[in-house]
Amino acid sequence: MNTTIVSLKKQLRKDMASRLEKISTQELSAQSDQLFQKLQQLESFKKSKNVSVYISMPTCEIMTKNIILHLLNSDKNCFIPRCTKNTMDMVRITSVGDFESLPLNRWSIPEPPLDQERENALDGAGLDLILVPGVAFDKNKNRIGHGKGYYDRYIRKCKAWSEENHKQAPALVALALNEQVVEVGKIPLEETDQVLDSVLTPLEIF
Ligand SMILES: Nc1nc2c(c(=O)[nH]1)N(C=O)[C@@H](CNc1ccc(C(=O)N[C@@H](CCC(=O)O)C(=O)O)cc1)CN2
Ligand SMILES: Nc1ncnc2c1ncn2[C@@H]1O[C@H](COP(=O)(O)OP(=O)(O)OP(=O)(O)O)[C@@H](O)[C@H]1O
Repeated sequence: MNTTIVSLKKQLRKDMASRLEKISTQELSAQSDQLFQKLQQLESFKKSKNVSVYISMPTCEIMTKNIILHLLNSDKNCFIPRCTKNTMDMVRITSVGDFESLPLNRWSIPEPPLDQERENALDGAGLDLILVPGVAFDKNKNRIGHGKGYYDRYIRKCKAWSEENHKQAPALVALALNEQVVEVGKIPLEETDQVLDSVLTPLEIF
């Protein structure tokens, strides 16, 4: 493991946390509404059937509640993360009641318990679109997350699955607050970091 990159990543997460904690709930909510409008105009969203979306943490991410409610009330299928210590899967939620009754995991994110029987996206038709969370993003579509490597590993798994099943790999669209976009070069990169297809912010798409 490259210790320099690891400590640079740690520092960037710290810098971002202090930048993001200054954003008010009202501002978070306004940016999330704007982004939801943009998302609905995106071709990869319009044509998607099986969509993976994260359930947002309260203070530092684009809020996804409206996206999730929209998916649950449409003919699209909604899949959310379920984590073990080192791996993540995307499992289906089927209704607003189901979504609202999910217990909180150790990061206080709603998540289905591991012993609950759930449709796993990769046991079925796969995913068309993954809405990716993160801490910071750049114009080259690089991403840094919270440091567990869950999305990097899951995206690799999806790419392998798609090849084996002769399907197109899911579109990788990150959802970012305006304040989460940093200059190219600021995000320390490792071999295992997966490049996104698109980054969606309330102000721009790149
Ligand atoms: N909303 C949301 N859900 C998600 C993710 C995410 O980034 N956002 N994940 C994406 O992988 C997975 C969970 N991964 C997580 C990994 C670490 C921490 C976390 O808070 N870790 C440290 C703080 C790290 C930091 O400074 O950023 C902690 O435990 O205190 C939270 C979620 C699946 N679900
Ligand atoms: N495909 C992989 N196989 C093995 N290790 C990996 C893989 N992808 C990432 N890792 C390792 O996981 C650790 C955390 O990765 P990284 O710092 O990129 O997480 P992150 O993208 O910020 O987190 P997350 O995806 O959970 O939001 C790193 O040590 C990285 O080398």
